[in-house]
Amino acid sequence: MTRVIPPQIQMTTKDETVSSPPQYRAPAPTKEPLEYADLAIIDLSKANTPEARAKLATEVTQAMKTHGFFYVINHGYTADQTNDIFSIANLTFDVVSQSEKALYMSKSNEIYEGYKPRRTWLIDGEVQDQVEHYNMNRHLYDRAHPQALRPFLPVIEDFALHNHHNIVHPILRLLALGLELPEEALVEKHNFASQGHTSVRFMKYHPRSSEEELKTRNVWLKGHTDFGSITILWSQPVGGLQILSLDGKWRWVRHIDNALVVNAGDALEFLCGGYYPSTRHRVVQPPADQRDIPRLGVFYFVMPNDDTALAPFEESPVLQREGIARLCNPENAPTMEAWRKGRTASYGKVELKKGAEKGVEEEIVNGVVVKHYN
Ligand SMILES: O=C(O)CCC(=O)C(=O)O
Ligand SMILES: [Fe+2]
Repeated sequence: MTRVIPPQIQMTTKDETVSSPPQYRAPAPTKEPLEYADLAIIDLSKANTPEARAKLATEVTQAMKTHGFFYVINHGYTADQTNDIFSIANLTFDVVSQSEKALYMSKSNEIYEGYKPRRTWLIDGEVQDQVEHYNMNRHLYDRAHPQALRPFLPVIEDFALHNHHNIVHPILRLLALGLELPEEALVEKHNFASQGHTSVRFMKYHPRSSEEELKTRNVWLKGHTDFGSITILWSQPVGGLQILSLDGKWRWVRHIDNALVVNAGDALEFLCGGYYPSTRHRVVQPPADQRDIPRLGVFYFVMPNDDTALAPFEESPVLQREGIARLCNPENAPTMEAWRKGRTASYGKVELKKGAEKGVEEEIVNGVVVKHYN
């Protein structure tokens, strides 16, 4: 990988070109027999004619209504490009010193920006998380980044643009078709250039002590829904992600090389009147043969433009036929900005109340009940 450094980051290095990041070697997939969710695989390379998109839209709608999760393959990034991104993600945690990390931590509890150190979320009782993350708004150059990352900002920017235009927009078109809306109905609410917090996030889960495992019953990240519209999870081999199926059982998500795992979040549920429910998932301790390995994740968390009112598309013929599940009165619909700030500020920080359903805890954000699943 040899890239010319654009002018805005030349002050960070004297070199004219950058070399590859230290290569991250992905661990071997688990061999443990696990109960996996049977998720549809959507071939995005087929989405180039109206007929093919209509067919894919049916597949995506079906997947969203059954599991709320699906895989995407042929998304346009080669295995080498994907590995470069994981390599950059890894150096974000392993090469940057603790003191430099402290300089790039979020200054506000309403926003994920920069580093989130370990032990900031309550998992169960007094046990806190062992997850580090580094969140980057897609407008990468609006903020400063640690020295070790700077040579690779052009690669990360290409990654954000690729996710946005070549993966997220095509998926949003299929979701709009599923509601019999104009193809651009959701795309228009997800501009790359607009104000908003669609972000690239790197995450590293560190193995925990047996005492922490015992106290949390192996839960690393409590059952939750994501608060944006969709999440693009770049599949990686260390198991742990589980989804709550319609029959009430948690099932594992299998790794597929260079595939994406896509799920719906709250904002999509709001906009689509419950037709695509935001999906419940969690992270648990990896299977026995992967227990000592840190778990590295790469994500593109997608949210509508900040000024979008999270109210349903009343004009959708599908919603008119099937009915709209409202999370709040249309006149009280939160904007995306209010929703993401409210959810971020309370996540892992407020005391949850016991909910009506078994194993469910609740909190209220912007007048709407948010559920957490154990
Ligand atoms: O690490 C994973 O596989 C999922 C993480 C997740 O659900 C989240 O960060 O919202
Ligand atoms: Fe999530």
